[in-house]
Amino acid sequence: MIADDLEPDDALARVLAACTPLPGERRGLFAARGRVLAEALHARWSLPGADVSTMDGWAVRAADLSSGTSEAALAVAGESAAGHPSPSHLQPGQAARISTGAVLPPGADAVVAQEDAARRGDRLHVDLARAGAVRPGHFVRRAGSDLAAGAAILASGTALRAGDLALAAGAGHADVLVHRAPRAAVLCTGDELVDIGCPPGHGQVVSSNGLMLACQAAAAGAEVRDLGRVRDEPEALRRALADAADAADVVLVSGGISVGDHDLVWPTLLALGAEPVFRRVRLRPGRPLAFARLGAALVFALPGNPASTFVGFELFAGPALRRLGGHLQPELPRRRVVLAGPAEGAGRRTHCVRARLVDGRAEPLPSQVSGALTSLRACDLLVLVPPGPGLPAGAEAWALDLTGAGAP
Ligand SMILES: Nc1nc2c(c(=O)[nH]1)N[C@H]1C(S)=C(S)[C@@H](COP(=O)(O)OP(=O)(O)OC[C@H]3O[C@@H](n4cnc5c(N)ncnc54)[C@H](O)[C@@H]3O)O[C@H]1N2
Ligand code: MOO
Repeated sequence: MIADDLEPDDALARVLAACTPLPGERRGLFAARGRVLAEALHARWSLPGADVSTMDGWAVRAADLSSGTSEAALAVAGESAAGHPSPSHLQPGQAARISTGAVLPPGADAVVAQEDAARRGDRLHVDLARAGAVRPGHFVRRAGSDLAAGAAILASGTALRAGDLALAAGAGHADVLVHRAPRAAVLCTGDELVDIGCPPGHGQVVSSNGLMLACQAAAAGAEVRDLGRVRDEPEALRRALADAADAADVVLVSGGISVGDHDLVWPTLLALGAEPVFRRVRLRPGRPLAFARLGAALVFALPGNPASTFVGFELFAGPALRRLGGHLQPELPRRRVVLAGPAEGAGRRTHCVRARLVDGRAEPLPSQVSGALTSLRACDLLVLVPPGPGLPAGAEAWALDLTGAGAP
């Protein structure tokens, strides 16, 4: 028997149980950003590769500057510039010009900053009072101090960000094995819908859900195909759903999932041979939210009210897309919040109250009507108000945080 009227956590568990991370593919580093590593990476060489200077100044032998006097004079001998290491051995009593990042010449073991020395002809006068104690390693970044060759740098399952990719590049990788991005197809149903940019006639509405879902799915790491809208007509819907399921890993359908005479999505999915997983969730907004497998695709039938579509995506479809993309923690982060205003309850359902984050507190948006687009304006948090009468201002609650990587 198909599950019905599930608690949101139970529904999410069933969604995630249906998702297996997609296979790996090799991508160049820029193309791998946002993707999840499907292999562990190790450093191909040590970083830095040699002892290098951290300052523009003079490579020296520390032993030459340990006399206890206030000034020392050294003979200027050669230069080591970044990309042009000096081949000659630094002899006792000598100093070589060196730039930041350049390799210390053989024989040198410390660097005196330019500000702490003055060159006069071929002599370098080091102001030891200013430079302080110059010991071996002074202003030197040792070979391998950042990373030893062979060291683990990034674990499998890492969602790759700019710094991670820079590390991979610096440590010798030009491409990496990452999980394939899930393909998401977005389909809006409803005879009342008109395309974006078209003024709606009497009884019509602009199909804003398709755009919203496409943005949300892209933010969850999907490659998105917006299939536009389809009329509440059985054959058209049957073809559109079958084509969407052939072309995508995840099909996001908006509207037509309630129980009205023109709500055809569920019977059409069943007629197509979809395997139902659940039909409804104890959630407001978003109760008539259904989940099924159709062929190799996972289908989320989201209720058409804009807030219901939005919330249904964030609670269930977003985590599914992230799990398919290989994320180890696909759920939105949860945080404990203090309410800046009262939050209404939704009877036996969890009320997903849309809220803004203001001075660290959750301020419920003025409208919580599921058909109101304004209930989504500047939404930072989905506050999970437990079944019951609601919560007063000042109460604590759990909230799903939309401000991070998962934010649309
Ligand atoms: N007898 C019952 N009626 C309803 C129930 C119920 O339990 N028993 N549940 C209600 C709840 S809760 C919701 S939510 C809605 C869901 O209905 P549908 O998924 O069938 O959505 P539609 O009827 O197609 O549309 C609802 C609403 O949303 C607007 N919409 C639809 N698609 C879009 C779009 N692409 N862009 C923007 N807006 C869209 C549509 O015009 C309607 O106003 O069912 C209740 N009814
Ligand atoms: O549960 Mo419906 O999604 O409130 O409007």
